[in-house]
Amino acid sequence: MGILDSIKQDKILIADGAMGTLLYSYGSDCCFEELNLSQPNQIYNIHQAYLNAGANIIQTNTYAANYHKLERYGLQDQVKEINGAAVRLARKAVTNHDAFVVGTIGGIRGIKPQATPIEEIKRTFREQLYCLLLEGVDGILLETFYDLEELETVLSIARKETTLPIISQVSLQEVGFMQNRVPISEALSRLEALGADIVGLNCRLGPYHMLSTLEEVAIPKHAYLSAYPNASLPSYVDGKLQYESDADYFTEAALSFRDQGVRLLGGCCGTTPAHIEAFSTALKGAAPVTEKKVKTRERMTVVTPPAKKTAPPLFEKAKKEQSIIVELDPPRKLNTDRFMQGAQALKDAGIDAITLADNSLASPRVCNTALGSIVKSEIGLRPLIHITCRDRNLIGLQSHLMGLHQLGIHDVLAVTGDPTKVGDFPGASSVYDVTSFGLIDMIKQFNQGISLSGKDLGERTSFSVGAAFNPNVRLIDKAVERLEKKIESGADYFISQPVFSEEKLMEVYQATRHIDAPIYIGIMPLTSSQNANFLHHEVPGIKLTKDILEAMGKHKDDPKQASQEGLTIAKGLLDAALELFNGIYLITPFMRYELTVELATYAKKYGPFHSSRRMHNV
Ligand SMILES: Cc1cc2nc3c(=O)[nH]c(=O)nc-3n(C[C@H](O)[C@H](O)[C@H](O)COP(=O)(O)OP(=O)(O)OC[C@H]3O[C@@H](n4cnc5c(N)ncnc54)[C@H](O)[C@@H]3O)c2cc1C
Ligand code: MET
Ligand SMILES: [Zn+2]
Repeated sequence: MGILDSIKQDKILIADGAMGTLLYSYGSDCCFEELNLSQPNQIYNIHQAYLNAGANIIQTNTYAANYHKLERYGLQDQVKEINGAAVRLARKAVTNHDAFVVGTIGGIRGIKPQATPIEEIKRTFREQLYCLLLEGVDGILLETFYDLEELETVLSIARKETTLPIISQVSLQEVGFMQNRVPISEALSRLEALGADIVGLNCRLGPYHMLSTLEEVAIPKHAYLSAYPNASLPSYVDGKLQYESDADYFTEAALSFRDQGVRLLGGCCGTTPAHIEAFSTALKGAAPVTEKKVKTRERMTVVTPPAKKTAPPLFEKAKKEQSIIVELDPPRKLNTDRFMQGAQALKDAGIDAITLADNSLASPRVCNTALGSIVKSEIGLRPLIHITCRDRNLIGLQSHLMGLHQLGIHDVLAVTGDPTKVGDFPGASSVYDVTSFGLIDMIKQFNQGISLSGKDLGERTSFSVGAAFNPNVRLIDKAVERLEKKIESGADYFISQPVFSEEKLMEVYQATRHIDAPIYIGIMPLTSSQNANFLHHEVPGIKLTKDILEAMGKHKDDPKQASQEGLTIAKGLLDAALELFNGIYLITPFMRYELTVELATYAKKYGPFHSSRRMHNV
């Protein structure tokens, strides 16, 4: 008799509980699947404990035994050995029990689905599936899938390869929904339609959230329902994840799962043989439910109000006429007097916005959003806030965007950010949950009133999103390709690294003239001969002309003259830039805002829309 025959006899089957968290709680902190080879007795004993607790179905210790996940431990070439040993251990364990063995395959994709291409998933899945099937299992358990596309793909493969029962389980994002707002009832129906024999939920949340979700799920016509809840929400104690161990709670939960039509009930993270015993005891002789009332979720058609009216975005101005923005970075020290004086002077010079870097060069500075907000309210100057993906994870980035919205700051520059290696804390972690592309996507989704996980934000944000453009590369076409990809992600305009030659300005102009999104072209005054040499020799991609290097070199020992020379050179570049670009991005070196104030004043006076410009050219 197989699993399905057994379930058909009006039975609720009991599955086993956690393997991974149990091993972890015993102190194992390694590749759990490798223990099939090195510690077979430990795995065998866990199987035995679950069987003795009343499990009718146990799963092989193969959750992450695929090429992709074993690679982290250098074990990618042992997929066959590890899966083979796992099946043999589970088989040996059920010898004297009336129980089945299912071969477990866990989902790979997490919060960043695009991080693992579907082709790689197919390859790695097939390999593990064949190993399990060849060794001889009674069914396949596909579990902990956050991404429905991934599960549908692997389920379709498995369905073609075997007639054995397939259990397909997704993980909840929140009550009723998977990641990306896919309703659970829809996900399970789709899995049923693809031929899964048992469909259900496992991991991430405990009985409470799973039961609330199952209230919205009808009993499938051609499949059975399963649930493998976690023991509880986890907590982090003394550097370890811990779960509540109240197995009595599972006794009550068992009957509620039965009432929701569940026919296969097991446990996931944090559960132990005690939890499974609670399930098994509570459901001894219990008849399954075949009909139930399904709660329909009130279909809230979310009508997100249109975004509140804000000042027209900067890039609209740069499309039509000259627009000058100036970078003035937050200080590394707590005193902000000079920064505020600079911001005031730049406002007086008539610039359109001040841009504030986000811990540039990966070193801590006063928070750019705090300073940007002060500049906005106290000086009345528009702040443009850089956001990197280095210092905040997906939670932090979203909370940051919501905060900017509250502050009425709508101009942002989305960059990946310099890695921590380059800064004052090379050992600090660089988060990079997303790169600039993902961040741009996320911000644009916020503008639709939807969070990254697809939740309704109740309001739309009004961000206009700038992106970085680095023209200081050998092949400008490659940089332009990247720029075009950022437009596809939703970038509204670009801000470039500084350019130091008229030839480069012309090259950028020619290579980007087909692009509608405005470019704010970077101009930075040189401050000394050393500064010029550093940029030329040490900053990747930046090359100064021989003339510029010589001109700066002449004033090696006279800082004042060198600074004047730097200004003259910047004005020459500005002349060329103003002929070609509406957007001008002036970069203030070393908080010397007098330099960018002078350049901004110059650009406004002699810009192409000023009548005196022609005279200046003469
Ligand atoms: C206007 C501007 C403002 C900036 N502000 C900040 C700031 O506030 N804080 C900060 O820490 N850094 C800042 N930077 C630095 C910036 O984050 C890095 O220089 C980054 O590598 C380039 O921009 P990005 O972050 O958008 O990278 P992306 O274009 O997102 O590139 C991400 C990754 O791809 C690589 N890459 C970049 N170009 C290419 C290419 N042509 N081909 C192949 N791979 C490529 C990069 O090395 C990087 O690993 C700024 C840069 C600019 C131009
Ligand atoms: N069933 C597997 C285990 O218990 C995977 C749980 S979900 C991460 O180890
Ligand atoms: Zn789990």
